[in-house]
Amino acid sequence: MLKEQLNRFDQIVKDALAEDLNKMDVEEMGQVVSLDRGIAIVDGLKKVKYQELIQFSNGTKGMAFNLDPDQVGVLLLGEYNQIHAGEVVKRTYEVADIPVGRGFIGRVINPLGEPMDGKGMIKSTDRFSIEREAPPILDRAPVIEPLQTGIKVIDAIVPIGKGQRELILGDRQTGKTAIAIDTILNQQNKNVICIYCAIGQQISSISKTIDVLEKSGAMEHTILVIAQADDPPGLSYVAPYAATALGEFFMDKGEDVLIIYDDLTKHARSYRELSLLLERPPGREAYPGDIFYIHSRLLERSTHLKEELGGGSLTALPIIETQAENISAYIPTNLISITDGQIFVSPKIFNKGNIPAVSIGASVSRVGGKTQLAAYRSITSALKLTYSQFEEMEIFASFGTKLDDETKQILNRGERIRKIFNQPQFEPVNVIKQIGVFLALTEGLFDNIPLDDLEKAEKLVGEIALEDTGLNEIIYENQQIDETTKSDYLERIRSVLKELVV
Ligand SMILES: Nc1ncnc2c1ncn2[C@@H]1O[C@H](COP(=O)(O)OP(=O)(O)OP(=O)(O)O)[C@@H](O)[C@H]1O
Repeated sequence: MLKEQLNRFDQIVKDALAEDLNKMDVEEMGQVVSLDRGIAIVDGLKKVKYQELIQFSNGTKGMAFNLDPDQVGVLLLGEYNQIHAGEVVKRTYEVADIPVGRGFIGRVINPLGEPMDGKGMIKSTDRFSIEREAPPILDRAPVIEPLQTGIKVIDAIVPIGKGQRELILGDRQTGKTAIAIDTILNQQNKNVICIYCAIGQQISSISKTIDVLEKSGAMEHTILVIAQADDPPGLSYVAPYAATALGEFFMDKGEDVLIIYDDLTKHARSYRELSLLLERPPGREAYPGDIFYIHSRLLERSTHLKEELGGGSLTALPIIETQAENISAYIPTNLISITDGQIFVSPKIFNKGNIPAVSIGASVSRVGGKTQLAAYRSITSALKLTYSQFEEMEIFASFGTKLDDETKQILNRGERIRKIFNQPQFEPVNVIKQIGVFLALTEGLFDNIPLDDLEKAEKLVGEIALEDTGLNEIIYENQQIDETTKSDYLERIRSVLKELVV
């Protein structure tokens, strides 16, 4: 009897103590058990939540990432040289988030939203969790509005629409970043906010990009979110999610946003590094089993919202690097299956001097011609057909076969298309000029112009297209080009090109 009473008393005291401890938030303190590159294993944070921020004594923050029954694996999101085993850490009860606001436009920040450009504090209006749910299917509108890249071969053959996810993939140094930067340059005065998310890049290449954007004035509509190569892998891992949250702030306000992830190969590698450090089981190419999920949940957040929800859009251009053009490796196949198409840049084409080195046969837009202006759409099919016939016949012609007139004609036209697809870096071309030039090309007006004079002819035709009010009106109103406007326009070009024709 006495024993029973003592036990009950013991329990009451224990419960009261536990309640007091709860009130004192004792469980919010933990202790670092061990530290590895970018990961801290912490003991004692029993009630910590997934992705909650943890505060270390040197001010560095970490994100609870691996919730084991006894210990927590924390991703370090800052300087970790002064963190050591035994030190006490604190829960913050806040989930990892990023400050958002209009003040971020024109600024360079890290994935935590801290300025990196020395231009002072950034005024934020809200905070968005870095991981947000993708908009449900019923909130989405079809992708039908074009997002002009200003790169002729892309706008003509693989057009991109607002809200689309188009992968840019290719080997090293084949002009992948150049395509993304030119697309940003082409958004000037088009009310599209651009976010360039650099993941694991060397500071020298990031500073080159900043320089180009500043000199061209494109910084006025651009935000750079950067995680450098020597930053902890945790920062590289969160960078694209943070950049997307920033983009969603503008999309939710009904604005159009373009986001570039440069590149997701490095993102996957940093996730693999973290997972191996956390002793998660490795799968194919040593990537953890959920590698597909980290990219699909990121890219699902890009969309075109319904008119009732503001009609904003988030267009994503993720970049990945292939090795020896192997697009069937693990990460490329994953991303190809997640995105709405791909632009494949080939080193073989690059080395022949045909830059942008877009491989037309291996590039596709699964959204299709819906995203192209009606005037452009009517020209594209003829352009694509001639070009693919040309590529096939070029192989036969290289064997020295005797060619009939029709084949010669296709080869002649194809060479001109290829030449016009070439385009210098940092010089995006206005869509009216593009349509004007391709219309003349498909109508055979460039057929008798020597290849060396083609650049001059293209310039002349582009200027005429820009001045043609009839053509401009049709393009702005997204209509098909009618026969009268077309013949008037072509007549004007014929007379201008007369002196160049041989
Ligand atoms: N349209 C172009 N005209 C001329 N040069 C170009 C063009 N596009 C890219 N280049 C040049 O090709 C080189 C590689 O370009 P870029 O850095 O964009 O390639 P990348 O595939 O992103 O490289 P990395 O694999 O290092 O990320 C650069 O020197 C760039 O100046």
